[in-house]
Amino acid sequence: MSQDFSFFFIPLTDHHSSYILSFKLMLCLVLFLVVFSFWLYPGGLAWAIYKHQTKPKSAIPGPSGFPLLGLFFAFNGCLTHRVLESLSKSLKTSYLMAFSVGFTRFIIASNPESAKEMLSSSAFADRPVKESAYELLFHRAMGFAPYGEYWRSLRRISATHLFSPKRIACFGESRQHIGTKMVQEIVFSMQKEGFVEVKKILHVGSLNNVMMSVFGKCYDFCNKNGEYVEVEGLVSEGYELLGIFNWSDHFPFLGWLDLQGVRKRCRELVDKVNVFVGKIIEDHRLNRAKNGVFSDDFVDVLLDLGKENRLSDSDMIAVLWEMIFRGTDTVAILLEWILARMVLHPEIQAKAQAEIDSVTGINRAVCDADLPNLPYLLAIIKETLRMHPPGPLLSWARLAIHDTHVGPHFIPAGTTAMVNMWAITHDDKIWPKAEEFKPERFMEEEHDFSIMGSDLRLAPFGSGRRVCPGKSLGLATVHLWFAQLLQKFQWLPSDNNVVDLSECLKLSMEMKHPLACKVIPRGES
Ligand code: HEM
Repeated sequence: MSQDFSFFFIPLTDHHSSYILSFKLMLCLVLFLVVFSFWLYPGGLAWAIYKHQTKPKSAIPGPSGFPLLGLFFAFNGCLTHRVLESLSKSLKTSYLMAFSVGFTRFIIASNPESAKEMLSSSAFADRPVKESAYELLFHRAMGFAPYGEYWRSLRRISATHLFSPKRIACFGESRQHIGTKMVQEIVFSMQKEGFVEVKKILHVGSLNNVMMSVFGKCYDFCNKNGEYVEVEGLVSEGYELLGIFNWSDHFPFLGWLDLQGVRKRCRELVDKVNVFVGKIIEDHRLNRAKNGVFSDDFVDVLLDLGKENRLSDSDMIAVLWEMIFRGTDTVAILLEWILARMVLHPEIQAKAQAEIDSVTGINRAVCDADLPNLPYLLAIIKETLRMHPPGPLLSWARLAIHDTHVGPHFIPAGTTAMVNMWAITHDDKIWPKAEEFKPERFMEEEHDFSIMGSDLRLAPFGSGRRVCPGKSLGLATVHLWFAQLLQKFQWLPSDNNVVDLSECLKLSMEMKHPLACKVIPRGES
């Protein structure tokens, strides 16, 4: 039996259809105005959503960026620090600038005062955990662990057993040995290629150095296969994954799609890291059970922890893995920048070599004990950290744990806070002739200050509660290897490659075009 539904349909007259059309137009206009007003709010969309908490009068100034995306594209390129610096300069917001990336609220300080206030405040002692960091289990390691008892105990343990002056001194000989191996590798490379690409050599040296103090392991420079290739592959993959700007960190509704395949790759990597590091822990256990022989690397330290601090195996893997990961690239990247500067500034190089010679004489190899007598070399390192900080945005951002203020500005809990250290160290008002490479400035009283985090004019290791715990170890390593490489060689441009100082910000700020140069053993020129 058929039913008659015709009474449901009202025939559309011309009058009705024009009514519907104007209704649709009105709806579009309202939607457009809502999006537009949100978008135009200082700092963009993510800040507009919170505008009920930030009275427009005290709203933090900042660019709107693209509708919905905000400053997404600034983070997709490799010069984010420069883009953010020129924005805050042009908007006169160096004290504090707000911006959005998707639904994430950001603030950035490009000024020592606001940077200090932010980094030293306990309100910013947490880190935003990116999906990749979480998937790689780094929330159980020091760098991303939430601010609290677990994080504090990891800092305590590593401060005592890995980063204390005594421990750093203890590994001095091994550092020197690795430096000598690097010298040999450079000679081989010159003989074979006629030039040297230092990046690879510095990377092997740096990885070996961390592997030695953390796992008690050292790999042969020449025999680059087997386990070394494996660990190198794991570190590189982790570096790439953490450096990727992941859409789903800022557009949570895209999370399940895993558009960039980050989650999948992280899970594959974690499986491999678990096997690799798990085996090293097991080998240590077996060795201790069999021989009762305890080496004094960091694995043994963690295995020896008392009941109250004992870590589960998976936490131990996360902690050990992070150390390898954090300690390798920063040191190698900084040294590559330093050597590039030496090639570009032969007069500075000669002055540094004269300083080394005056301390060691002609024949004695430079060692850890000489470092306090090499202040000009340290000044070169500081000037390189100023001009090419490995973490121009201090690597990993901070997160506001609760509502707080920076100066007069209200900052809601959950805001991601960054410091543009690169902008501060390139500010002519703070650093006269900031674009000039002038290590001498650090020999003058005005700039003779600690770079370990107390003075935000130059704080390449961060500052406050989450300041880099490896800063003294990193600096001692760079100082010694730099002295060894300068003592042995004169550094020159290679015939076919100019030194190109273009930057590329991944997880750290690397040379976009790796340094390829020539060396001549000193005394032979
Ligand atoms: C030239 C060498 C290095 C530089 C420039 C550097 C830079 C940094 C920076 C900027 C931070 C963030 C600090 C902050 O948020 O205030 C950091 C954190 C960290 N660094 Fe380094 N670092 C270096 C070497 C090392 C080494 C050798 C290790 C370990 C072997 C290490 C381990 C860590 C860890 C674990 C954190 C996280 C600390 C936390 O969140 O509590 N770093 N580093």
